[in-house]
Amino acid sequence: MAAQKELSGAGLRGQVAGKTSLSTVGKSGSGLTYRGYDVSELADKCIFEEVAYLLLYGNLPTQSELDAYQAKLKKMRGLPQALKDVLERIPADAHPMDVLRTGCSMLGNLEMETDFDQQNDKTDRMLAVFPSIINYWYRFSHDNVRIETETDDATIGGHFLHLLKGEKPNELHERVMNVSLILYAEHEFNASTFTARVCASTLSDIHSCVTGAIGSLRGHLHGGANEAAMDMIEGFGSPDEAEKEMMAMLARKDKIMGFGHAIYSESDPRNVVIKGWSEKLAADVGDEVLYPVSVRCEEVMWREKKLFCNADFFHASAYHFMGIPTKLFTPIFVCSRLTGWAAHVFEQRANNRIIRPSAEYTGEELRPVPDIGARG
Ligand SMILES: CC(=O)SCCNC(=O)CCNC(=O)[C@H](O)C(C)(C)COP(=O)(O)OP(=O)(O)OC[C@H]1O[C@@H](n2cnc3c(N)ncnc32)[C@H](O)[C@@H]1OP(=O)(O)O
Ligand SMILES: O=C([O-])CC(=O)C(=O)O
Repeated sequence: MAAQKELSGAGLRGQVAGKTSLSTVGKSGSGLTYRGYDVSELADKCIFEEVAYLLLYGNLPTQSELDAYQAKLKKMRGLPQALKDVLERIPADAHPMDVLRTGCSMLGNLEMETDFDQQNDKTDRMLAVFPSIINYWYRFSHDNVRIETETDDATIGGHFLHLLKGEKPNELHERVMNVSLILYAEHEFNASTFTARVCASTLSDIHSCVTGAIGSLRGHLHGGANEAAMDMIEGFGSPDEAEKEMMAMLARKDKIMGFGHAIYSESDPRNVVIKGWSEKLAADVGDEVLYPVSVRCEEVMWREKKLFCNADFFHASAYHFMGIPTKLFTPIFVCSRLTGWAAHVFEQRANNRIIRPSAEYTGEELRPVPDIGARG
């Protein structure tokens, strides 16, 4: 049985801030479940669209429901011209998370949610079009091409890689994308999901909830850790060098990206899954540095600090082996976590009270406002 992490203090740690039937995180036993299903089993047996359907519609789809869902999503991959125009104006050195944030917000202007009855269709549209948004901008600003975003790829993961590279991905890469999107899909009251729920609690529209959540996911302490981990490990030329540098970072009390977790105490159940795929990809590309370096980092952090890899750490090498540019790592997380965010928005709306906690005041006692000449 996994030990529960002691939860107290700052960062609202340990406060129950609401109810959810969507997932359990760090509960004794199975670690991470989506609507009662273990995430490792979902990653083993499903494609991402099945998990998206589970989160957004409440149950795993039958074969005919899945076929219909995939067909629906495929038809929604096209970008409106006004959105393409906006994407073409964003510079190549913009942060891709800012591009997605703007893309989502612009979509909300063009295809506004005017009634909560539309929430599933609006979410499906975002699910289908986010890979188009990020890759249209990336290919236009970096390669100077205007890509056609309406591919016939069966899965969102395949569609993403197809747009990025201009050719259909191989089976291994499409499978890893499915696994990755499943692992990242949902995680209870993490910072970005909580952002979405706070926004939803004001009865705002779904695009506003998701736009805010993208902003929260961007930070290095949350989703941005996969990119930060990549920047770190690619600087290490060998496992021994990695060990030496990690020891120096620990001595300086640096935060090491891709390690530790606010809720899990012993391990992140997503790590073993993505690590296994990273190892397969390393063998596939003949890597003899990055994967062994990553393993040594894991060993050092556990030995020295009892800190374990979270979901982000081995995602870095896995994505890298598939030829994905580092700056697109966190946007892929968005393409997945959108399902969790939206499912939480639906749940909040179904039983809403505006989220408005209290603060402990630590400022000045009541005092008079001095005249302007008497200040300073
Ligand atoms: C998908 C995701 O979003 S997973 C999270 C991705 N984020 C990262 O990988 C960033 C690196 N990790 C961290 O910053 C943290 O572990 C977080 C943000 C994930 C969790 O933060 P917290 O819940 O505040 O951490 P926690 O209370 O477990 O920290 C305990 C101690 O370990 C240290 N610690 C935790 N993580 C790390 C780390 N990655 N590197 C070095 N030290 C760490 C803390 O500084 C703290 O030390 P202290 O007691 O001397 O102050
Ligand atoms: O739960 C958290 O705090 C962060 C995390 O792992 C996630 O959002 O996937």
